[in-house]
Amino acid sequence: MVSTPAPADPARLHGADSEVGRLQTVMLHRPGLELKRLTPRNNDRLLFDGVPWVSRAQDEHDAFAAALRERDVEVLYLTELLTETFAEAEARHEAITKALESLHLGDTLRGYLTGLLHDASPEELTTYLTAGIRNDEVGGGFGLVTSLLDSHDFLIDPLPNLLFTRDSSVWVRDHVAVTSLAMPARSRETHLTELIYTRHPRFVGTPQIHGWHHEHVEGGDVLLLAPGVIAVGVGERTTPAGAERLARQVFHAGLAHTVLAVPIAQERATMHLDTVCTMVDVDKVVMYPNVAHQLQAWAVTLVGSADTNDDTDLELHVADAEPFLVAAAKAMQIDTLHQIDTGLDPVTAEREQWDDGNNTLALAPRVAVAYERNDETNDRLEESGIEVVKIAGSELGSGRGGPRCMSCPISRAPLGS
Ligand SMILES: NC(=[NH2+])NCCC[C@H](N)C(=O)O
Repeated sequence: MVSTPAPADPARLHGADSEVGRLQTVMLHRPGLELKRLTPRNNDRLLFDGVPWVSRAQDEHDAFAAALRERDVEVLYLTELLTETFAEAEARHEAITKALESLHLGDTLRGYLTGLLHDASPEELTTYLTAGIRNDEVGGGFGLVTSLLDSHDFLIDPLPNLLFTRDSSVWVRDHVAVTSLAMPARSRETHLTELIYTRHPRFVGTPQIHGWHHEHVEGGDVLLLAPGVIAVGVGERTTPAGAERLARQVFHAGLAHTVLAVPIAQERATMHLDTVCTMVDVDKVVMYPNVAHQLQAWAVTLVGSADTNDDTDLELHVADAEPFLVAAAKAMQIDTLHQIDTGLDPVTAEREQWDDGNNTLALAPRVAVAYERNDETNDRLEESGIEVVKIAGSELGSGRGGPRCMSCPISRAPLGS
């Protein structure tokens, strides 16, 4: 049964102006059938470092959601929002057209799949679009393409990285930025988040910035350091041009006064800024010690007025690079942005960074969710006065993401005005 979407509630305010204001509403994705698509042949392409035990991953994820609910966080599930969005015929049509645009289908198969998806219920459509469809699963559309493709080839790719809801959208104050994902295995995710934010009754009318048609920016690279100050990692995923576009868009919409572009190594282990640095208090970050002293930042600010027709008309000022913590403190107008010194030896630090020890999700200032396995990082956080809410992640972690990656904060109590 499709639950009838709640009517739009104009009084319900969404948005976040920091990483640490009390978390009120979050979007998660409970891992499902799409993870069962991972095999040793496709896991690299689909950006997983192994083949997870799906039912255990679901248990771990349910415990994560329960830990959030226990602290009064409203948990929304991406697939439920999507199914509710599909109550509307136009939304279904848009999603189906986009999913079948791929040039590897051919007209015969595309025609068949169009019919199949249009006949599907909203729940089934959600499953098709998230878990994908394999060549051996279709009972029609036979022709040259189905005959020549391997039976295991996907006609619609599964989206196992939906688990990492952080990356496909980011709230900046009351606006939502639909991002533009860099890896082909993930690009379709943002079609779904865009649809939710555009058409789900809960979000209709939410002002949007960026979008999948823009230069690459991934949510894991975006840190709301303080109201008006945004750090953007630039590396394997977010491009320099993506950081510039985001700066233009947030300045144009009056959402920030400074964007710090922070180069990070273009490697799998540090694919996003939040794999090496997350905030645990209004003036404290936990940072991977092996890079902490090397991170630099270029502060981007607006010259003149934001009152132009288009963000492309804005003039930007780019300051000389400075150490990240120095540039951040200046922009945040605080004396010091403290780095919690995990003081780990480089090997332990490298192991715990790989297992997302630095990827914490703040529930409020000084309260953060972390994977339990990173004993030493967690001990240091606790010694520094941070309450660590520990969750299991042996299976969830095989996609290389921790509590921050697995959550998209939709509402946090504001820190600024
Ligand atoms: N915000 C994050 N660090 N997300 C982690 C994403 C992991 C995912 N497997 C990818 O490679 O894209």
